[in-house]
Amino acid sequence: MASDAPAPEYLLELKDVEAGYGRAALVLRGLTVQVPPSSIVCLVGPNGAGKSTVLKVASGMLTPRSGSIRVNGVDVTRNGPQDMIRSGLSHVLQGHSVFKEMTVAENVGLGAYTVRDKALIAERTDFVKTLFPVVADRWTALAGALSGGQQKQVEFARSLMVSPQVVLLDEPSMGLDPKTTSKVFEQVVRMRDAGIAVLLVEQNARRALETADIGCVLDLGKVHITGPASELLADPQLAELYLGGRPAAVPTT
Ligand SMILES: Nc1ncnc2c1ncn2[C@@H]1O[C@H](COP(=O)(O)OP(=O)(O)OP(=O)(O)O)[C@@H](O)[C@H]1O
Repeated sequence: MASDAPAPEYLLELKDVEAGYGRAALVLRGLTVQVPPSSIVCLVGPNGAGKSTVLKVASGMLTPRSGSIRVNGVDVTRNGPQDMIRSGLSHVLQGHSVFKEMTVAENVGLGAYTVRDKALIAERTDFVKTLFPVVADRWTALAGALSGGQQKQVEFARSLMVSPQVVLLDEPSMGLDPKTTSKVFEQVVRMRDAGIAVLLVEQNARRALETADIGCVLDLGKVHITGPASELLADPQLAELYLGGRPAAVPTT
């Protein structure tokens, strides 16, 4: 489609979204989150604020009761999970989801089960092997033989096989030690630098904001504050309320 229209400002935009589970009270109460191209946007906030629910709505697992979802300017509000993938979204769920009895290659290949074009699958395979060297190095190994951080990279690689524009990452540091968490966040930055926007949910708010470009503080199903992640990190009141204390002094050397 040839068009002179300017590219949309946001790759993913959830606007005034209300959503909840069954007949229970609303979890998201008029939430707006915007993900610009080539950015990492991080959602932080207390337990139960609705962070994972935002990702479920964005990936089509939960249909919003009102509000809209746009991907690259196209309204996809009522899309189910398969159509959301076709729209350009990929979701890496919370916890560990590799199949341990299968090889790394088989796990990554599963991400392409909706892709019919063999040349495209080969191209994507090369892409993820370059982006995540551990995936290339351990290609024929059983996924269960990899460390937790390496398995997370296999999950990232699998999510990129559908050529998403935006990846939704739910708590990628869960269960990982601080050193491994740093390595996983390095991979998130690599995804961003490869042109894939990231919407990240994290309990480890400070660490996530150190990685992200934009932070959104969620509470009671609404975004209360949004802005450059570095500014949120430097805000003493925010640090006290949501980041477990005042910012640590930054070493001068
Ligand atoms: N499948 C579900 N069915 C019913 N209620 C749910 C379901 N999943 C989540 N909830 C409820 O929705 C609210 C928000 O949950 P959500 O997991 O989105 O919060 P969160 O901010 O990601 O929390 P956490 O940081 O603890 O993971 C909670 O009250 C939770 O109990």
